[in-house]
Amino acid sequence: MEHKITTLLNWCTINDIQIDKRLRVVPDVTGLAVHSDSTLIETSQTLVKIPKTAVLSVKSCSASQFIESSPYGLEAQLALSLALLIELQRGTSSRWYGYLQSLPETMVDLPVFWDLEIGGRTLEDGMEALKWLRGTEVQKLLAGPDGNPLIESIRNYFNEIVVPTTARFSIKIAAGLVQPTFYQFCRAFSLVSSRAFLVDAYHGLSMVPIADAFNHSDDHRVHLETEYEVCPECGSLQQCPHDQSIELSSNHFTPNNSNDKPIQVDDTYDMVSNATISPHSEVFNTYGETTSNAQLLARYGFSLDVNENDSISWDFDDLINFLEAGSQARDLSAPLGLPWNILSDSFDEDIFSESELLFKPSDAAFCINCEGKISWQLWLVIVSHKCARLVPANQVAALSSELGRYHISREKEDFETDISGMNNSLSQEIAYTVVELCQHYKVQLGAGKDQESLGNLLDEQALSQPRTRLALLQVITEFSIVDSCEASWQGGE
Ligand SMILES: C[S@@+](CC[C@H](N)C(=O)[O-])C[C@H]1O[C@@H](n2cnc3c(N)ncnc32)[C@H](O)[C@@H]1O
Repeated sequence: MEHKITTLLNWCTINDIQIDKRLRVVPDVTGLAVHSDSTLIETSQTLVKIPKTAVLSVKSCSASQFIESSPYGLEAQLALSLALLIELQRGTSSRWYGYLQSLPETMVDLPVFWDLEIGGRTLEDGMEALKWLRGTEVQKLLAGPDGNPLIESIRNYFNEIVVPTTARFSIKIAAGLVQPTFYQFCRAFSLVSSRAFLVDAYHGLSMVPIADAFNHSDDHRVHLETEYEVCPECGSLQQCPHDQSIELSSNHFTPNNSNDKPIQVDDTYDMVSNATISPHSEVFNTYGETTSNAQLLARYGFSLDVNENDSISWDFDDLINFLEAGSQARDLSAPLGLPWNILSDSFDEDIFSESELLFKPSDAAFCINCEGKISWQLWLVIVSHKCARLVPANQVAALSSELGRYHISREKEDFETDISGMNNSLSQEIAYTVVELCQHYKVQLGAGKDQESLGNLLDEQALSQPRTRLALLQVITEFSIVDSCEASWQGGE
């Protein structure tokens, strides 16, 4: 690894990547890591400067005219995997060779590949782990955006795009390029999944040398800074010939107030310290301030011991199906009486700001957070569904708001609250539905085992079963989230 790091650092010098002298790129169990030397590093220091010309993207790769780029999502990951694969296949002929030779040689161990007989890992462990992942948040992430298994989308892209594209590229540009195997494409995909960054409107998802050597922590000390709004046609940060055809966004170039000329801004991708970094410590980045263990496991192949971003989520249709299954539906076309966007827009969620049972999520709407609190949106769907069966559609929003205020007065143990009327019985029904939802979720988790048995199973797992351990840890986390939610709503209303 030492030799690989030296080759990488030499390549960085040639490509103008500036690494602060107080940082060390060192070997690590998963490949590389970044540590500080004997000096304390202050906050707001630019520690790594990567010119965008050093970034490997669909736009910058040697097969750019053969690959259709995509701005984000799975399509972008697949396209970048193909760009990376071609550069890997080119070996020393690739202009990124010095960087590529430092990447992990085997596939990053992602759950999407756990049932494939590739990579020399024990298939038995993978199959066992996938069994435990059934019903978990991780399993939801193993479906592509179209709902089909992610592995099928990867295989289809390999057969339909990768094979013909590499053949065309080989005929026209790089004669003798060996046709890649599916395993090689999966390795490229695993590298993209676990290392790529969204660089800007031109490069999109890209491999960013050195930025991808930092490991993740929720107590991270560096973050990335980039000028995203560049010309999507040519990547220029300054005025360019495309400006006439593309409406400029405010960030496209920064007008100089004094003489109206654009300010020259370095077009680099920077790693900047956001806190002081102690001497002789590992320097961590963040792979997202809100990234849960399920997302870390699905995308990067690891999870944290404790992760405050863990949550359980539902999509709207699944939630409605659950609610409808337990009711005599009057009108299946309007299960909430009113369209969801009208209901949620008219609801004042701030009334729950100090609630012990509800919270305001930053992303997924219908969810339970790691403290077992339910999102106000999840609560509102349940409430509106109940209300829609009791009052005409035009009264659903008002009754939902009334129940929100009633809920809060009960939480605050306001003695003037009527605890015998309709609001009270509705609140009890709502609490009961939340409890049922938790129980319903648990039925699909952990192959019918309870939390204690799962804990015992985890203790029995040998270190030779790393995937099963990761999967069991995920199941146990989800169990404890749902258990704590169930317990608080059982005694909550
Ligand atoms: C962007 S790379 C970071 C550099 C990495 N050590 C390497 O050179 O392969 C992301 C990979 O690093 C590993 N990783 C990052 N943070 C980690 C952490 N906190 N715990 C365990 N593995 C981690 C995982 O294998 C992940 O897929």
